Amino acid sequence: MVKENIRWLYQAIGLEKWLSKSQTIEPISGGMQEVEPTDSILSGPNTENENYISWLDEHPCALTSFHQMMIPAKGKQIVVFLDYDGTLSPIVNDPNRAFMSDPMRSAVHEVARQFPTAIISGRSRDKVYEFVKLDDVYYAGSHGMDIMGPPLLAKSYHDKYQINAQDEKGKEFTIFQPAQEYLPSIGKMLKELKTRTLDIPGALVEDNMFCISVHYRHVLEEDYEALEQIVWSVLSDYSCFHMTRGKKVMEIRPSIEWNKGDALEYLLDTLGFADSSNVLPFYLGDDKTDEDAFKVLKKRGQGYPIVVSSIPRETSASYSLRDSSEVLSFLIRLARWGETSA
Ligand SMILES: O=P(O)(O)OC[C@H]1O[C@H](O[C@H]2O[C@H](CO)[C@@H](O)[C@H](O)[C@H]2O)[C@H](O)[C@@H](O)[C@@H]1O
Repeated sequence: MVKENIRWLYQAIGLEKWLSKSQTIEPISGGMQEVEPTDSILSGPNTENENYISWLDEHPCALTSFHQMMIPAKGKQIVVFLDYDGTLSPIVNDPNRAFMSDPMRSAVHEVARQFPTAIISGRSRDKVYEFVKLDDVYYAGSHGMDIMGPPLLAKSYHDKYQINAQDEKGKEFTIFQPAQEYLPSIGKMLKELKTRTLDIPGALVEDNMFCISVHYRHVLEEDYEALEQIVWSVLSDYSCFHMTRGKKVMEIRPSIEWNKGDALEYLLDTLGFADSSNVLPFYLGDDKTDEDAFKVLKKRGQGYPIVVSSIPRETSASYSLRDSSEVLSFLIRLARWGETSA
């Protein structure tokens, strides 16, 4: 069955594409959007390719390096962490239509059959689940501030923010929400932002439960400043919040010391790998907020931080993949490795 699924996936993407340089899944809403770098761009337009190739020396392609990467994996417990937007789905015009392709869903499912797998996203946890629709992965929404993780044997981790729950099928899990007390303020900010941005054509305010995204992908350049002023003005009434930036988006977040890196640690701990030297975590992500998770892996001296980027950029990741199409190829390989090496 697994082999059949994997064969189907191979056919779906075409095995020969694995090593090709530029692969894209056509987004639902039209042509592939230009991906805005969230860190410094290291290249000028004429030297783009050359710079990308030399950047690859520092951040080798995880597909071409796959065999080498898997040598230390023998006998270790692999745990897979995945970002959603820009990683499992390509960046598209409309945030509500950032759908995951069926081959990607199957690949994530196959990976999750082999290894504990979690998706850590800036979206609300419910929204990510709506896109992914897989029950065998853990979900962390709101940049890690809303985690649905494994059931805990002992109530140990920040007790106050944690509850044990069951889904309709009786499956047990734990919900961890370290920013609970910020919810009333987030509700008010959301209303204010929605009302005050009504006059800015193209502005979109997205409710991500513990965070708010203010999108400007469709806002005229001449309105950028006005939109940003509104965000700063709303923020000025809420001292416990701050703004970070992503791809054509301003994100408002509670100022607590908790990010995607902490969510990764939380999930490793609750999966039973707190101090384990026997675990090999993979983290795949494309955005600035994923850097927090890359840094955690670097600090632990464990596993593989893999940045998804088609341009050279500053990153703490050790390996790279160009786009979500290469992510798909990588996940297929990883699942196959898990199946044959277990
Ligand atoms: O942590 P992630 O899963 O990567 O989520 C980060 C943000 O992703 C979404 O916005 C981005 O993707 C959209 C769809 O491709 C695109 O239209 C937008 O310009 C990007 O910024 C999501 O809508 C945000 O809420 C997430 O915080």
